[in-house]
Amino acid sequence: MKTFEELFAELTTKSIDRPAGSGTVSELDAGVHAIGKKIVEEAAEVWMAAEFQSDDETSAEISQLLYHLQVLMVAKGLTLEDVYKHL
Ligand SMILES: N=c1c2ncn([C@@H]3O[C@H](COP(=O)(O)OP(=O)(O)OP(=O)(O)O)[C@@H](O)[C@H]3O)c2ncn1[C@@H]1O[C@H](COP(=O)(O)O)[C@@H](O)[C@H]1O
Repeated sequence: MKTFEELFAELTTKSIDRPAGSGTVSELDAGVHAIGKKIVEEAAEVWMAAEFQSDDETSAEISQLLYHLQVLMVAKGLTLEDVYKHL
């Protein structure tokens, strides 16, 4: 298990080190347009899971949405502070 902050640190490191086989590196290389499409797709899956699936399945979909949001943040060079200041 990892926290939101720990995942963001991991993805930031991957964007710099670019390890082979990293899905994050592939997604970053695909660009903001492709990442945005993943976010929309995952958001829809969160919505559907919340209405029709279990709490655990909904939680899993939410985790995937958070992951893709973080990839977009890394792609845009945004920090956690950039987002947190708006919360
Ligand atoms: N938390 C996640 C995570 N959540 C979602 N995903 C990606 O999102 C996909 C899920 O999307 P879908 O539900 O649409 O499933 P899918 O359609 O089969 O996936 P695709 O065909 O779109 O790849 C997964 O296949 C992963 O590619 C994630 N990929 C990575 N992480 C974590 O990110 C870190 C870095 O991962 P790597 O860069 O792969 O090393 C690790 O800690 C991972 O656990």
